[in-house]
Amino acid sequence: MSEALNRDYQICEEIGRGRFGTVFRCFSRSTGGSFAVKSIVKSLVSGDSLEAQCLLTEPKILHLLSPCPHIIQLHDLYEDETHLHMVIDLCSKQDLHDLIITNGVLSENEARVVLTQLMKAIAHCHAYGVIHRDIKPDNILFDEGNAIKVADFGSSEVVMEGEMVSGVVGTPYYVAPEVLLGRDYGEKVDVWSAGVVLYIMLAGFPPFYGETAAEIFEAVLRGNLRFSARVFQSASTSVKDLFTEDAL
Ligand SMILES: Nc1ncnc2c1ncn2[C@@H]1O[C@H](COP(=O)(O)OP(=O)(O)OP(=O)(O)O)[C@@H](O)[C@H]1O
Repeated sequence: MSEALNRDYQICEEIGRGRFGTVFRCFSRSTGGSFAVKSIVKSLVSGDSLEAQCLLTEPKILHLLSPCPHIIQLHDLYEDETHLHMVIDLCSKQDLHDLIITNGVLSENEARVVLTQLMKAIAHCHAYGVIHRDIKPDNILFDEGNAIKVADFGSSEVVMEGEMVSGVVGTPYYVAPEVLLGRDYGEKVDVWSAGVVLYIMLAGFPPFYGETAAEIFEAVLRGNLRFSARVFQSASTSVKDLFTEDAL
């Protein structure tokens, strides 16, 4: 562990592991506040790979965004020879994906609370020219008060107002059709992904399904949205309208 990190924070138990590092609970020696520290092993990320770029992108973007109650905040960043340590908001171990797996689908009211907070987070990013590009339940964490915190800005891009970007980035179920078509695209791709998240919260399965990535992409491009009676019979007209162009 970095000396500076140990000077400023007391590192406690491990709370999770990702591909490139470990997340620990920690508390500030000066304020006593609790945080999470994500310690990334630099050697696990090869030189100029896409992953290395993602690692550098995340702290850069978090630094750029002003605090928002629904976006994970970077409080401190430390680097030593072997690790990059990001001190971030402490959340519960269970993300939205885990929550749906464990507890089943959300009620329309519960989904509305999550979606409202998610849209506030996305609007905040867009106001700073940040396109998240990987909005999905696994990247939606909860703080101790059960408010959501959008995490994982490794795939994000910063743009000037109205500027478009390119590149197939994201996760198959959630990716917008314009990304798959290889066109230039803008911030609206995050709104598409938020719509997919809403559908999954209510249905428990994705709106565009396939066994392979290629099949999922075909389903996304077809854009054939079904509201099975079993799942959506008690859904309000307004939530169904949110998914369809007719509501625009
Ligand atoms: N801010 C946080 N507060 C509490 N727990 C966290 C926090 N961030 C991550 N975790 C926990 O640590 C685990 C690893 O997180 P990390 O961000 O390193 O990897 P990941 O995004 O889950 O996976 P990968 O990087 O391999 O795709 C998560 O699954 C979660 O359980």
